[in-house]
Amino acid sequence: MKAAVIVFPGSNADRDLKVAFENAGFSVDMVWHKDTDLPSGIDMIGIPGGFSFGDYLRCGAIAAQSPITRAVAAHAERGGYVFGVCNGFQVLTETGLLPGALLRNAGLKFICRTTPLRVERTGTPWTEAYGAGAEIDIPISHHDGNYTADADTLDRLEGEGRVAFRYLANPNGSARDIAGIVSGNGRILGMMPHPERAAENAHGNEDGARLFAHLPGALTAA
Ligand SMILES: NC(=O)CC[C@H](N)C(=O)O
Repeated sequence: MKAAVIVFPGSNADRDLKVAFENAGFSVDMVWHKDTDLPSGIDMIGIPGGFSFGDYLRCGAIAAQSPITRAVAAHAERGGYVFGVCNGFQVLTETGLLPGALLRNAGLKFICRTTPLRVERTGTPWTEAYGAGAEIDIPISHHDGNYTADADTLDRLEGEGRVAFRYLANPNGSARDIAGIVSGNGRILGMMPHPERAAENAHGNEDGARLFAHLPGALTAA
Protein backbone atom coordinates (compact mmCIF):
# COMPACT_ATOMS: atom_id res chain seq x y z
CA MET A 1 0.00 0.00 0.00
CA LYS A 2 1.23 3.46 -0.89
CA ALA A 3 0.81 6.79 0.85
CA ALA A 4 1.70 10.32 -0.21
CA VAL A 5 2.47 13.04 2.31
CA ILE A 6 1.98 16.52 0.86
CA VAL A 7 4.67 19.06 1.79
CA PHE A 8 3.90 22.81 1.89
CA PRO A 9 6.27 25.68 2.66
CA GLY A 10 6.18 25.64 6.47
CA SER A 11 5.05 22.03 7.00
CA ASN A 12 6.87 20.72 10.06
CA ALA A 13 5.12 17.48 10.96
CA ASP A 14 5.52 15.90 7.51
CA ARG A 15 8.33 13.57 8.63
CA ASP A 16 6.38 12.51 11.72
CA LEU A 17 3.43 11.55 9.53
CA LYS A 18 5.70 9.70 7.09
CA VAL A 19 7.12 7.59 9.94
CA ALA A 20 3.64 6.85 11.34
CA PHE A 21 2.45 5.67 7.92
CA GLU A 22 5.61 3.61 7.41
CA ASN A 23 5.12 1.97 10.80
CA ALA A 24 1.57 1.16 9.64
CA GLY A 25 2.86 -0.68 6.58
CA PHE A 26 2.71 2.00 3.89
CA SER A 27 5.51 2.96 1.57
CA VAL A 28 5.52 6.75 1.54
CA ASP A 29 6.32 9.37 -1.11
CA MET A 30 6.77 12.98 -0.09
CA VAL A 31 4.97 15.19 -2.64
CA TRP A 32 5.75 18.90 -3.04
CA HIS A 33 2.64 21.08 -3.13
CA LYS A 34 3.56 22.52 -6.55
CA ASP A 35 3.26 19.11 -8.19
CA THR A 36 0.05 18.68 -10.13
CA ASP A 37 -0.10 14.87 -10.01
CA LEU A 38 0.24 12.25 -7.34
CA PRO A 39 2.58 9.30 -7.86
CA SER A 40 0.63 6.40 -9.38
CA GLY A 41 -1.14 3.90 -7.15
CA ILE A 42 -1.56 6.10 -4.08
CA ASP A 43 -4.02 4.63 -1.53
CA MET A 44 -3.63 7.24 1.21
CA ILE A 45 -2.87 10.95 1.31
CA GLY A 46 -1.54 12.61 4.44
CA ILE A 47 -1.76 16.37 4.85
CA PRO A 48 0.59 17.18 7.71
CA GLY A 49 0.76 19.74 10.47
CA GLY A 50 2.79 22.92 10.43
CA PHE A 51 2.48 26.50 9.29
CA SER A 52 1.75 26.50 5.56
CA PHE A 53 2.60 29.84 3.94
CA GLY A 54 3.08 31.48 7.33
CA ASP A 55 -0.62 30.94 8.13
CA TYR A 56 -1.44 34.20 6.31
CA LEU A 57 -5.11 34.84 5.45
CA ARG A 58 -6.46 31.88 7.43
CA CYS A 59 -4.43 28.79 8.25
CA GLY A 60 -4.63 26.48 5.24
CA ALA A 61 -6.34 29.02 2.94
CA ILE A 62 -3.31 29.55 0.68
CA ALA A 63 -2.33 25.88 0.79
CA ALA A 64 -5.83 25.05 -0.42
CA GLN A 65 -4.96 26.88 -3.67
CA SER A 66 -1.80 24.85 -4.31
CA PRO A 67 -1.57 22.92 -7.59
CA ILE A 68 -1.64 19.50 -5.83
CA THR A 69 -5.03 20.25 -4.28
CA ARG A 70 -6.95 19.23 -7.40
CA ALA A 71 -5.28 15.82 -7.31
CA VAL A 72 -6.09 15.47 -3.61
CA ALA A 73 -9.76 16.32 -4.30
CA ALA A 74 -9.88 13.86 -7.22
CA HIS A 75 -8.42 11.14 -4.99
CA ALA A 76 -11.06 11.91 -2.34
CA GLU A 77 -13.84 11.86 -4.93
CA ARG A 78 -12.67 8.39 -6.03
CA GLY A 79 -13.17 7.23 -2.44
CA GLY A 80 -9.48 7.41 -1.48
CA TYR A 81 -8.29 7.83 2.09
CA VAL A 82 -7.16 11.27 3.26
CA PHE A 83 -5.80 12.15 6.70
CA GLY A 84 -5.45 15.84 7.55
CA VAL A 85 -3.83 16.57 10.89
CA CYS A 86 -3.81 20.05 12.42
CA ASN A 87 -2.73 22.33 9.55
CA GLY A 88 -3.89 19.43 7.35
CA PHE A 89 -7.37 19.60 8.92
CA GLN A 90 -7.35 23.34 8.25
CA VAL A 91 -6.44 22.64 4.60
CA LEU A 92 -9.28 20.11 4.31
CA THR A 93 -11.86 22.62 5.55
CA GLU A 94 -10.43 25.39 3.36
CA THR A 95 -10.70 23.12 0.29
CA GLY A 96 -14.25 22.13 1.22
CA LEU A 97 -13.39 18.44 1.54
CA LEU A 98 -14.65 18.64 5.13
CA PRO A 99 -17.26 21.13 6.43
CA GLY A 100 -16.67 23.95 8.91
CA ALA A 101 -13.65 26.14 9.67
CA LEU A 102 -10.89 26.43 12.26
CA LEU A 103 -10.87 29.81 14.01
CA ARG A 104 -8.36 31.38 16.41
CA ASN A 105 -8.31 29.59 19.79
CA ALA A 106 -10.85 31.12 22.17
CA GLY A 107 -8.03 32.14 24.54
CA LEU A 108 -6.06 33.74 21.65
CA LYS A 109 -2.94 31.81 22.66
CA PHE A 110 -0.95 29.07 20.95
CA ILE A 111 -1.55 25.89 22.97
CA CYS A 112 0.98 23.06 23.09
CA ARG A 113 0.15 20.24 25.49
CA THR A 114 -1.30 16.77 25.71
CA THR A 115 -5.07 16.75 25.94
CA PRO A 116 -7.63 14.02 26.67
CA LEU A 117 -10.05 12.97 23.92
CA ARG A 118 -12.98 10.61 23.70
CA VAL A 119 -13.33 8.37 20.67
CA GLU A 120 -16.89 9.08 19.62
CA ARG A 121 -17.49 6.33 17.13
CA THR A 122 -16.13 3.12 15.77
CA GLY A 123 -16.83 1.73 12.32
CA THR A 124 -14.30 3.92 10.55
CA PRO A 125 -10.82 2.64 9.72
CA TRP A 126 -9.39 5.45 11.84
CA THR A 127 -11.27 4.62 15.02
CA GLU A 128 -11.77 0.87 14.67
CA ALA A 129 -8.85 -0.07 16.92
CA TYR A 130 -10.26 1.99 19.80
CA GLY A 131 -13.32 0.84 21.70
CA ALA A 132 -16.34 3.12 21.41
CA GLY A 133 -16.02 5.76 24.12
CA ALA A 134 -12.31 5.08 24.67
CA GLU A 135 -10.44 7.93 26.33
CA ILE A 136 -7.00 8.72 24.93
CA ASP A 137 -4.33 11.38 25.45
CA ILE A 138 -3.05 13.09 22.31
CA PRO A 139 -0.84 16.21 21.94
CA ILE A 140 -2.17 19.43 20.48
CA SER A 141 -0.09 22.35 19.19
CA HIS A 142 -2.04 25.07 17.44
CA HIS A 143 -3.29 28.64 17.58
CA ASP A 144 -6.27 28.11 15.27
CA GLY A 145 -7.97 24.97 16.54
CA ASN A 146 -11.37 26.40 17.37
CA TYR A 147 -13.68 24.29 15.21
CA THR A 148 -16.83 26.05 14.08
CA ALA A 149 -19.72 25.42 11.71
CA ASP A 150 -23.30 26.61 11.53
CA ALA A 151 -25.85 24.84 13.75
CA ASP A 152 -27.36 22.86 10.86
CA THR A 153 -23.96 21.54 9.84
CA LEU A 154 -23.11 20.61 13.43
CA ASP A 155 -26.45 18.82 13.80
CA ARG A 156 -25.84 16.96 10.54
CA LEU A 157 -22.35 15.89 11.64
CA GLU A 158 -23.72 14.64 14.94
CA GLY A 159 -26.71 12.93 13.30
CA GLU A 160 -24.54 11.17 10.74
CA GLY A 161 -22.06 10.04 13.38
CA ARG A 162 -19.26 12.03 11.83
CA VAL A 163 -17.74 13.41 15.01
CA ALA A 164 -14.78 11.06 15.41
CA PHE A 165 -13.07 12.64 18.45
CA ARG A 166 -14.25 15.06 21.12
CA TYR A 167 -12.20 16.99 23.68
CA LEU A 168 -12.83 16.02 27.29
CA ALA A 169 -11.47 19.40 28.46
CA ASN A 170 -12.09 21.76 25.56
CA PRO A 171 -8.82 23.68 25.13
CA ASN A 172 -9.73 26.06 22.32
CA GLY A 173 -13.46 26.81 22.25
CA SER A 174 -14.37 24.28 19.56
CA ALA A 175 -18.10 23.93 18.95
CA ARG A 176 -19.51 20.91 20.78
CA ASP A 177 -15.97 20.01 21.89
CA ILE A 178 -15.22 18.67 18.39
CA ALA A 179 -11.60 17.63 17.88
CA GLY A 180 -11.96 15.64 14.66
CA ILE A 181 -14.54 14.76 12.01
CA VAL A 182 -14.86 12.32 9.14
CA SER A 183 -16.38 12.57 5.69
CA GLY A 184 -19.73 10.93 4.88
CA ASN A 185 -17.96 7.79 3.62
CA GLY A 186 -15.65 7.73 6.65
CA ARG A 187 -12.50 7.76 4.55
CA ILE A 188 -11.42 11.35 5.13
CA LEU A 189 -10.41 12.27 8.68
CA GLY A 190 -9.50 15.77 9.81
CA MET A 191 -8.39 16.37 13.39
CA MET A 192 -6.48 19.04 15.30
CA PRO A 193 -4.64 16.76 17.79
CA HIS A 194 -1.50 14.99 16.55
CA PRO A 195 -1.74 11.17 16.90
CA GLU A 196 1.50 10.79 14.89
CA ARG A 197 3.32 12.49 17.79
CA ALA A 198 2.08 9.85 20.25
CA ALA A 199 2.62 6.75 18.20
CA GLU A 200 5.71 4.95 19.45
CA ASN A 201 7.50 4.07 22.65
CA ALA A 202 10.06 6.86 22.22
CA HIS A 203 7.24 9.44 22.28
CA GLY A 204 6.35 8.39 25.82
CA ASN A 205 2.74 7.89 24.76
CA GLU A 206 1.40 5.43 22.20
CA ASP A 207 -2.30 6.34 22.32
CA GLY A 208 -2.09 7.63 18.74
CA ALA A 209 -0.68 4.42 17.29
CA ARG A 210 -4.01 2.61 17.17
CA LEU A 211 -5.39 5.25 14.80
CA PHE A 212 -3.04 3.88 12.16
CA ALA A 213 -3.52 0.20 13.05
CA HIS A 214 -6.66 -0.45 10.95
CA LEU A 215 -5.68 1.45 7.84
CA PRO A 216 -5.29 -0.60 4.66
CA GLY A 217 -1.49 -0.48 4.82
CA ALA A 218 -1.47 -2.02 8.28
CA LEU A 219 -4.06 -4.65 7.38
CA THR A 220 -2.21 -5.81 4.25
CA ALA A 221 1.14 -5.82 6.09
CA ALA A 222 -0.27 -7.93 8.91
N1 LIG B 1 0.57 21.99 14.43
C1 LIG B 1 -0.10 22.60 13.46
O1 LIG B 1 -0.31 22.04 12.37
C2 LIG B 1 -0.55 23.99 13.70
C3 LIG B 1 -1.50 24.48 12.64
C4 LIG B 1 -1.57 25.98 12.58
N2 LIG B 1 -0.28 26.51 12.23
C5 LIG B 1 -2.05 26.52 13.90
O2 LIG B 1 -1.24 26.94 14.69
O3 LIG B 1 -3.21 26.49 14.15
